This record gives sequence, structure tokens and C-alpha cells, in this order.
Amino acid sequence: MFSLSLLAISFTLLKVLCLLLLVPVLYLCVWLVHMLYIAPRFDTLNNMPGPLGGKLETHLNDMMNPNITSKSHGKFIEKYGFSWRFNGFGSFDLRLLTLDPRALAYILNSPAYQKPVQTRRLLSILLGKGIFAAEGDAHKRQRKVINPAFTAQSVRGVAPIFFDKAEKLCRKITAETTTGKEGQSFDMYHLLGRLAFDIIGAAGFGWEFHALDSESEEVYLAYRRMFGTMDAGPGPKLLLDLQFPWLPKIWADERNRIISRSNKTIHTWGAQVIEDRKQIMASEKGTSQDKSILSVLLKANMEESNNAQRLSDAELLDQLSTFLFGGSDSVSIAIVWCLHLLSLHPTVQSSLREELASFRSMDADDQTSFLDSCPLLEYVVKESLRLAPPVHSTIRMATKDDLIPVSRPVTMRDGTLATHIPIKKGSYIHIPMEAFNLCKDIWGSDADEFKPERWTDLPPAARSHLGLAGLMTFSFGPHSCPGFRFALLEIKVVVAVLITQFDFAPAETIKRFNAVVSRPAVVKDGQFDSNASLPLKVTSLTL
Ligand code: HEM
Repeated sequence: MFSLSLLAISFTLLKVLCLLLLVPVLYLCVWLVHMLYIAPRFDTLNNMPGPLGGKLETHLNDMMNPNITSKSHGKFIEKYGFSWRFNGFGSFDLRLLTLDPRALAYILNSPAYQKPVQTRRLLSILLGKGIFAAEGDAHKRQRKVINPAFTAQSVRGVAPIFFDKAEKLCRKITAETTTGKEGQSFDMYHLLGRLAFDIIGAAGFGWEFHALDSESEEVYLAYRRMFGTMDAGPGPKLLLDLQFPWLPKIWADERNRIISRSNKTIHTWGAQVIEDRKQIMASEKGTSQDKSILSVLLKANMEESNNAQRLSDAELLDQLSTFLFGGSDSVSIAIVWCLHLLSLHPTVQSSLREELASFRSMDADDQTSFLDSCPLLEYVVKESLRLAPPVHSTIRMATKDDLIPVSRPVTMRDGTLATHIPIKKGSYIHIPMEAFNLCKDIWGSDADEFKPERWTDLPPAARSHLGLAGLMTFSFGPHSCPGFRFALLEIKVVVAVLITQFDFAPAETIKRFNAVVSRPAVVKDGQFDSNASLPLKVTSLTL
């Protein structure tokens, strides 16, 4: 009797368990059917021109691999014009790519277009909930406090640090050069990465990482290890983590563990830096000579009259990780590509050296003003930022059904001519910095060539777009790069200091690959080595 009732209870429990399991399985099936078959039928992008592809065929490589996009985008523009749709992870995931200036201005300035939730989750995993991941009012509030740290005056205040660290790099190269050996190969990617880290440490937070001396500082190592996890691309586990943010809590892989350990190190350091800086500022009572980004930021935060608008300590901490990222890799990569292009164009390199001839005999204050009056330096820096933008592209998601205005009407697949692109809520839009910078219709038929002199007489379309410093490289609108002046001055100083002391020549064939930013890699025997590096033959001009 007893065992029979036990059997009945067990049977009932089994039924409940099956039902409980059935609910998520059914939910998953409905979700899949909706995503793969129902939603795509109503997608307005179906009517847009663009490459066709099967249910699980992707065009992401053609759109996002910087090693081929400088060519593939040109072909798409020829075939489909300035705006087209393509397959993300399959034909169920149609996405829009546009380099139509009017459409870009509309999208990048409208609060209706935000970074997709997965992108924001990735940014939050790496950089916390700083300004990179913020949208709406939270973003406006953070931006308001951050902006004073990046005015032309604030940036000029930290320029001596740029000179000081760039000179230190030159001394390091000289010390490591074997006497009498001309054209010794140095991995400039690696050296410039360490230099930019030291610069953002000192100029950003009044902190010495000493990365140029030795790569043993724990915050530097934590940062490198964390971003090193992104070098091999996202991979299926990361894509799952971004879709289901609770997953790493129950299934953490090596990448999750490295990121979590690295963040702990960076946060412990950051909290200490903020605390120290606050105490110094309190004791100096406004007389501080410290011009670091952090000091200006803390001052702006304290001076904010509305308490609700002030950033909390946790938010300040997240900005530190943000600046560490924004201020190191993107700038060092920009200098890397500039040196690479100069190594491939020795005549431009010599002309630049001539322009800078009197530079080394000046004192530091005059050097900064002098660099402002060097047109070729300005053109070389802008031209390399145009040809090789560190941020290859970015992405936005429509948060409502909308009509995006275009300057060039689009011939839709049904033959109609559209002056507005209809877009459904939830659709992804790729904003291609590189494709815009290389577009022949905007920059002229020689758009894919390195020609600094083009900046003396730009075509009207290249002159009139909204990008910062005349480029799409820093994007534009409310989410554009606040650090662009800082970056431009740092690149100018480092290039000027290096070029006046060394000659740079190519050592290997170089390709580009995307790992958060577009990095260089060596091609040997036709094979692409996925470890980022830029070996250049360096010859001292002063020895
Ligand atoms: C050559 C160097 C740099 C390049 C090419 C670059 C490029 C960009 C781009 C394209 C964006 C917009 C991304 C998007 O909307 O998806 C951006 C945003 C940002 N950048 Fe930079 N950046 C550079 C240097 C810097 C520096 C030096 C800093 C600070 C020290 C910085 C801090 C930021 C921040 C905080 C944002 C987020 C702005 C927001 O969402 O409101 N960047 N950057």
C-alpha cells in the first residue's frame, strides 16, 4: 500500500518535471520559429538592395574584416549605392549598412538609435558601466561631467607629458640598437602600445605605469590580459554570454575568469587612485597644478551644483577603465598605422622631417605651438587616420519603427525610388568609418591612396560632412569621441619626436585584423600570424 502511494507521488513529480522542462523547450521553439521564419517576413529591409544569401549564410566578413573591406565595400557601393542590406548571422538577421551622409547624420544624432544591448553588455563586461555603455539621460549626465577634461586647453595642459614619454621611447630604441647596425627591426606595435599606456597613466590619472621600462606593473598586465582575450574574436561562448548575461555565473570559462580577475585588479587600483586624488585636491584647496584628466573630471564633478547630476564613486571608477581603454589602444594603433604608412612612403617621410627640422632645438613650450603650425604633419596625421581608422566601424539598433532620410534616393528591390529607408524596431545598422573614409564618391578616385597633400584641396563632399576633424574616424553626434583632441595632439607629438630622430622602413608584409580595434599583423609565407605586431626597420639619424 505504502509503496504504491510512493510510486504515484513519484509519477506525479515526474510529470511536473516534464512539464517544467517542456515550458522552456516550447518557449525556445516558438522563439526560434519567430526569429527564423515569422519576423523576417515583416522586415522592411527585405525590399532594400543588397547581396542575397541563404538562411544561415553570413556577409559579416565582407562588411567587417578590415583586411578585405577596403576593396569589398567599393564593390558594394558600385553595385548598390550608398546604402544596402546584408545578412548578419543569416538571412533572418538582415542589417543595414549606410554611408549616406544624411542618413548617418540622422542616425548618429537621434536618441532612437542606440548601441545594441549585446554591444553594451560587452562594453560593460570589459569597461564597467562607464560612458561607453551608457545611453539616454545616464549618457548625457556622464558626458556633461567628462567634457571639461577634453577641451583644447585641458589637452594642451598635458602635452609636456606626451613629449616626455615620446623622448623616453626614443632613448629606449637608441639603447637597444646594436652599434653600427642600421635598420634594426623593432616591433613598433608593441613599443607604441607601452608608450600610449604610460601616457594615459600620467596624463589621464597622474600615475606612472612604467610600461616602457618593464612590463611587470600589475594594472598594465591585467589590462593586457583582459583585452588579449578578445584577440581571437568573439567565439560561440562569448556570443552566448552576451545573449544570456546570467550564463557566466553558472558556467565560467577561462575568458570569463581572466576578465573577472583583471577587472578586480583594475578596480582596486582605480578606487585607490580616485581616493588619493580627492585627498590631494582637498589638501591643496584649489591650488593644484595637476592637469590630469582625472583631476579635471573630479573638479567638474565636485562643481556640479545639482547633486543628482554628479557621478558617484562607482561611476567615476568605471570612467577610469573607459579612459584606460580609449586613451591607450586606439591612440597607439593610430600612431602604428601612421608610421607604417610613412615607412611605405619614404618621400613623404623625408618631407615631413624637413618641415620639422627646427623642432628639436626648441624648448617644450614652443614645440607644442610649432606643431600647430606644421601643415604637412597635420595632413599626414589626418591622412593616416582616414586610411586606417583604428575603429573600423560601429553599430546602432533602431529602438522604434522609423524612416531614415537619405541624400541619395535608394532604388528598392521592387523598383521604387525611396527618399527614406524604412526600418523596423530592433534592426541593426552598421556605421562604417573605414568605408566612409575610403569612399571614392566622397574623397575622389584616389581615395584608397596615401596622399597627405589631398588635404590642401578636398572635394566639396569631403569638406562638408559632419565628422570630427574632417574625418569619420572619431564618429560624430552625442556619442562621438570626446578624446579626439587629446588623440590628435598625442599622435602629432609622438610622430614628430620619432621622425626627427629615426628613419622607418618596412620590414614585413602587413595585414589588418579586427580585435576591438584594427590591428596590424605580419604575413609570412602567405600565412597570416594572428599575433598583432608591426616590425619596422629603424635607423637612428642622430648617432
Ligand atoms: C585615435 C584615437 C581614437 C579614435 C580613433 C577614437 C574613436 C572613437 C569612436 C569612433 C568613438 C565612437 C564609438 C561609437 O559611437 O560606437 C569613440 C568614443 C569614445 N572615445 Fe575615442 N577614439 C580615440 C581616442 C580616444 C581617447 C584618447 C579617449 C580618452 C582618453 C577616448 C575616449 C572615448 C570615449 C569616452 C568615448 C565614448 C563617448 C560616448 O559614448 O559619449 N577616445 N572614440
